Amino acid sequence: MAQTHLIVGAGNMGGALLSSWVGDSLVNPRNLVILDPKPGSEAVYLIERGARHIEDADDIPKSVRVVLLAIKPQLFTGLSRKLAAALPAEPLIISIMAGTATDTLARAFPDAIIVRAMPNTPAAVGRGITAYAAGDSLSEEQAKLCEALLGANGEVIRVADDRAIDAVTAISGSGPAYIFHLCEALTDAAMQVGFDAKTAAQLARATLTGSSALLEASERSATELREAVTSPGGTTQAALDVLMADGALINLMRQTVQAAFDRAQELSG
Ligand SMILES: NC(=O)C1=CN([C@@H]2O[C@H](COP(=O)(O)OP(=O)(O)OC[C@H]3O[C@@H](n4cnc5c(N)ncnc54)[C@H](OP(=O)(O)O)[C@@H]3O)[C@@H](O)[C@H]2O)C=CC1
Ligand SMILES: O=C(O)[C@@H]1CCC=N1
Repeated sequence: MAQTHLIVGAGNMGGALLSSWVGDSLVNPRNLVILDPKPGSEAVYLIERGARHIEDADDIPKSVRVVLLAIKPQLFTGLSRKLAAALPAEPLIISIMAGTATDTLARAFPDAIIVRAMPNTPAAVGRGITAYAAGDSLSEEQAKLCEALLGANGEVIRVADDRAIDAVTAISGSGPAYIFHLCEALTDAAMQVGFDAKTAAQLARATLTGSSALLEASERSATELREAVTSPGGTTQAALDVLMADGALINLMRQTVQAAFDRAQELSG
């Protein structure tokens, strides 16, 4: 069977994407080539089920049509020339590398159709959101293929351009880390009011996951759900008077997202 899909870098994100492709029967493991000297556990599972594992770009088969670039951006320059020489003509290249501009990718792969995409780690449990951007050369059929591959583990949206991808990176790409840090902060605060570490972590985690589930299940907005917790003159109001004083959290989140966006643009060069 022809090995048509190549993944370069099968770590956290690449592994999650691969698993969903196979899980959704979009790609048979026998059609997969995994280029990674030390692939992660999801990729190892697929290699055991027929995916081909290679450690060197020279071994890329000529049957490859779709390439997912999921290595760290810092590795790309060193690897790109070898990849370009090994890839067959006119591949469809989907890059999830943060801050690696379409222009950079197009210079490295002049005859390729380039798609930039930004997933996030909830993809690992089928709850990701991925944005992608591509130029006019992406055909309707190729766009459908991208949406199937990138939507296999959650929602998918198309955005206008590279700038929008950098902005998505700062919101949903890096965003899970902001939410996990909120969980760490709530755990810390629970310990401060007297709980042991285990109970504090359980209370914080259940609050985060329960609130997320409610947000998802409810038709009410986040604002309405917040208001439903808040009794006039009660405990929540006392807490929000701190969190919302002079837009405290809103300002901090704006600065947070701006820092991620600036870094994405800086990486783009
Ligand atoms: N993590 C996230 O939340 C998100 C990440 N991204 C992007 O995804 C990309 C990958 O990130 P992530 O999955 O977190 O990183 P990981 O480090 O988990 O995965 C990268 C993989 O590439 C492997 N690798 C290293 N050198 C090579 C090489 N020469 N050839 C092939 N593979 C190689 C690594 O192996 P080893 O471990 O041995 O170095 C690793 O398995 C990044 O560009 C990042 O910007 C995008 C959205 C979200
Ligand atoms: O931190 C990073 O650069 C990558 C991109 C989005 C999430 N992780």
